[in-house]
Amino acid sequence: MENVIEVKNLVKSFGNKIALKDVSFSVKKGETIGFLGPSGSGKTTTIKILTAQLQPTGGDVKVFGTSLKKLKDPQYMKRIGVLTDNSGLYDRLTVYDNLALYCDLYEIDKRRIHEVLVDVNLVEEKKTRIQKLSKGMKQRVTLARAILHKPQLLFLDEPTSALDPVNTKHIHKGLKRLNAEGTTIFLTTHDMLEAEELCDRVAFLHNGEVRLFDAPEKLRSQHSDSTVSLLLKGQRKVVVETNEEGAKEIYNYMKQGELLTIHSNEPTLGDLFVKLTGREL
Ligand SMILES: Nc1ncnc2c1ncn2[C@@H]1O[C@H](COP(=O)(O)OP(=O)(O)OP(=O)(O)O)[C@@H](O)[C@H]1O
Repeated sequence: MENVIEVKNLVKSFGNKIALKDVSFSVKKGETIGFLGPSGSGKTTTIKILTAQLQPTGGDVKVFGTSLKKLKDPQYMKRIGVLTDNSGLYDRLTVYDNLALYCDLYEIDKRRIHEVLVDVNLVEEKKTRIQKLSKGMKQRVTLARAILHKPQLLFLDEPTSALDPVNTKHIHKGLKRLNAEGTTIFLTTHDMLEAEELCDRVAFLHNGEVRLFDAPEKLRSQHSDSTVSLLLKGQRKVVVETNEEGAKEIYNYMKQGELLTIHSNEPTLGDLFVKLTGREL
């Protein structure tokens, strides 16, 4: 499958500060990739480099098979959507007028505005000025703008950080639909559940390097310990090994009618991150 993003030995320093030490990874067309890491680990810096807003200090970066210099060309930029926290919305204009400006810029039919407002759950705020919106609503307008031109590649820097659970769910649904229609998505998040829900593969960023990069379920099963937890009658909890002895134990509980549930002891992505780095996300 074609690689949409290829990063080899990427380095980025700001003066003496090394933000990215040695980052290598690739993203295939149609994937949703999650970049996970604690505050200051270099997630935003990576997105800014991949969208040609920042120059790398070293390494080789290709997006759509082209170098970052050429990526600034409008023919490539039109294929990319970006959501970062610097929203760049016009405060005094309405939601609709902000999006209409983008339609003019990208030569998009204005009927598309209604579609994206449905996607981000903001149809009723269409005529409201940006300055009157909450932080979460502004974040949703910025997202609407990022997907207005149906980009082939979408970068999202913490897309749901200001949203309540209902809107988060709504946005997740919209992103899944966009991905099913062919958009490759690269997102950063602190939210492990979001990563599990949306991402085909996740990368853990730690000390300026990518430490693990794989499907969430694969990472969890690779790092699970060899035990399962049993819930027995009377709410008794027992942990048994997944070996012959454990199997006998489980069999006995079943025979005696004691066993209520069995759960595998796979770690969550958050547990894995702590195990790997000694740091909470
Ligand atoms: N323009 C800049 N000048 C100097 N240092 C910077 C600059 N931008 C980022 N950094 C530093 O680079 C490191 C990585 O920052 P970055 O914003 O990429 O982290 P992040 O993982 O996105 O964090 P957060 O989750 O808080 O958004 C941090 O130590 C930050 O202080």
